[in-house]
Amino acid sequence: MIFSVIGNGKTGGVIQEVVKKNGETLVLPTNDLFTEEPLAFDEKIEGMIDFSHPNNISKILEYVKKNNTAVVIGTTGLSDEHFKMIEEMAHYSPVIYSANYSLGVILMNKLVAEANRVLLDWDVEVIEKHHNQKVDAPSGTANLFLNTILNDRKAELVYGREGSSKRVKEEIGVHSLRGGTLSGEHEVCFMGIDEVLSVKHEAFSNKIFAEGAVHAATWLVGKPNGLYTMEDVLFK
Ligand SMILES: NC(=O)C1=CN([C@@H]2O[C@H](COP(=O)(O)OP(=O)(O)OC[C@H]3O[C@@H](n4cnc5c(N)ncnc54)[C@H](OP(=O)(O)O)[C@@H]3O)[C@@H](O)[C@H]2O)C=CC1
Ligand SMILES: O=C(O)C1=N[C@H](C(=O)O)C[C@H](O)C1
Repeated sequence: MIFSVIGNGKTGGVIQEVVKKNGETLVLPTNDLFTEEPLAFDEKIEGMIDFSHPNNISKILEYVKKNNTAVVIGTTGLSDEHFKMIEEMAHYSPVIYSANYSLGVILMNKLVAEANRVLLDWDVEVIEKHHNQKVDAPSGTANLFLNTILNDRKAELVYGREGSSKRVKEEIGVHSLRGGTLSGEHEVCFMGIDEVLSVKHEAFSNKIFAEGAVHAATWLVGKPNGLYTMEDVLFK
């Protein structure tokens, strides 16, 4: 298969290595991603994998409209407008968006959904920790867990906490720590009377995201147009 990776950073670089290691062809964009120029490739791309910056989503949409390329997107920090663009992309090609491509996190999301349904009376808070180069907070994965929790309970999100008032029942605290080279840690704490249930995932390198994304791209090429999830890739 012929893949292109958008993003040459910490994760994009590892994805490029995994594509090559798997014996697939890797083609990179010929233009500078920072320019307003549309994406350009010398060969027909079958799968595009994006781990870069939200600014590139509109360029990927324009490319997909013309070329119907399968797209795997891992970039986080996206706005509602970006998510609308991703939905539009799915009219032209098969698309996967996931804030996290590790098996452990996708399974954790199912465990969080189940714990939340059973423990609706308990307080819940989310803690995420990442390296000091990360630009978006809270992480995309924290937002994934929050959306899962908010599917079954009504709550206000409180980002960090300070001041002199008690926690109210209908709130979820969200806490983002940044430092060092941490690849990513997520913990969802359900706190009841005299007991706590914590569901936690720790990533020790970016390889897990890279391998998950390349696996997703290989799965996606040839699928009918539409928006897919990592749950579709791993569990269906
Ligand atoms: N879904 C998942 O499983 C995962 C998602 N991510 C997400 O992937 C993204 C990239 O992460 P990571 O590799 O750690 O980040 P890096 O900072 O290492 O790399 C970012 C890449 O995006 C490019 N870039 C930066 N700013 C812009 C801009 N304004 N316009 C266009 N391109 C830009 C950089 O170009 P240059 O090299 O020239 O600076 C670089 O290629 C983040 O959103 C991160 O949260 C990360 C890991 C896992
Ligand atoms: O920027 C990162 O590094 C990561 N970003 C993703 C997120 O925002 O959830 C996934 C992973 O935690 C690493």
